[in-house]
Amino acid sequence: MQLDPRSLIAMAGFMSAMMAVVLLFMRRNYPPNIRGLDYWAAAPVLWLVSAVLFGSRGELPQSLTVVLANQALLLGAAVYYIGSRRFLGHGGGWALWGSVAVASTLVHIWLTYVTPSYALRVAIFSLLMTVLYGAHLRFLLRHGDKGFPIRLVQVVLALHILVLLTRFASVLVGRAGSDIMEPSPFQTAYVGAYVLTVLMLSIGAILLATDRVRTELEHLATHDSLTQTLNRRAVMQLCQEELDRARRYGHGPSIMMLDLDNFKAVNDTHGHQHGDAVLVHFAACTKSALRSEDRLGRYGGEEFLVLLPDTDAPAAHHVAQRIHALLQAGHPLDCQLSIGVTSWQGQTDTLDAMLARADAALYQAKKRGRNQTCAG
Ligand SMILES: Nc1nc2c(ncn2[C@@H]2O[C@H](COP(=O)(O)OP(=O)(O)OP(=O)(O)O)[C@@H](O)[C@H]2O)c(=O)[nH]1
Repeated sequence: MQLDPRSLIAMAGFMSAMMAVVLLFMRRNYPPNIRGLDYWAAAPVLWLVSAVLFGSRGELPQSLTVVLANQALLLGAAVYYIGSRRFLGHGGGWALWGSVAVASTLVHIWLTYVTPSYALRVAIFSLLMTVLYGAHLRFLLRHGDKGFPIRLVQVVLALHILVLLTRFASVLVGRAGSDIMEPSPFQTAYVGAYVLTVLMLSIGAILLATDRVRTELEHLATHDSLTQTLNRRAVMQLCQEELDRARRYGHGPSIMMLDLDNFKAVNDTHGHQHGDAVLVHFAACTKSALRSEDRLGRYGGEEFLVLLPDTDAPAAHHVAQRIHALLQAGHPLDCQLSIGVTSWQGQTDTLDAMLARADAALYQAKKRGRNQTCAG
């Protein structure tokens, strides 16, 4: 099969249309907090317009098939970049790329009607797209994570920058050709790379959004929505995994059960909303008293569980004292709490046994007058 530029441009149009449908569907159905999807969906729509206009060269006026076609392509890339910025929680981007698009339109009008030059048009357009993709790549390298979808988009952008620079170099050595529709191997390779880029950038956007939804669902399934601590199932699972590890390596964790004192009175006196705010404050304070590998989970109501991996009894007691102190710092939402703490007792110890000891120690702390820690 002979892949001439016109067939490849038709293919780019077809792929853009397919990708636009998928991304528009995602934009409609994904949670609105997945930002950037509307821009990512608009990009293939613009690329579709661009492909239709490029493909109509010879049948429609040059204002459409050259000037507008190139601008739609450039604008699609700019809109895609703004989508990435929104997705990663950044604003801006419009002023710069709006001016670039306007400048590029004027240059294209000039080089099409006033002093026609295909080579100069190719050179300027390649440079503008290089700058645009370069800014996008730099942004993703600075602000993106190391996950596969971000890496994919980065690689696609980097490869396309190479293609654009090669195209720019071809102008310098006088081998730009005289029209994009020339069935030369070079034009075919350029348009082919463009088709792949359109496809892979859209796939990148789909993977990024899907991965974000998966992460958010995972968070919802494992965290308490009020305090953003782990929920009971998640913290229990981590405790069990820690005990399995302890059996293998011989170093065990400590577990603390924390219960806010007289919390019913807090609710009854100041209202349920104030009670909620106290719980949120308590969770934030407690987290700040813990190391990054420690885990805080809501065991139920106003009762919480802390897992302290590889921690002996004196160290656990020290952490408990730090929590008591942090919650007596004079903040309006400060509260008092009782803590039952227990440490791993060796190979035969189980999670159920540890929880029972922590619970009994907590009961002791309540019985002895609250606002203190007891060990079990
Ligand atoms: N505001 C708020 N209150 C909650 C939440 N979950 C549980 N509670 C309240 O926590 C209170 C717990 O009361 P109790 O079990 O009697 O314990 P207490 O008043 O803290 O007394 P001691 O534990 O003996 O010190 C109840 O009034 C629950 O309604 C919540 O998510 N938000």
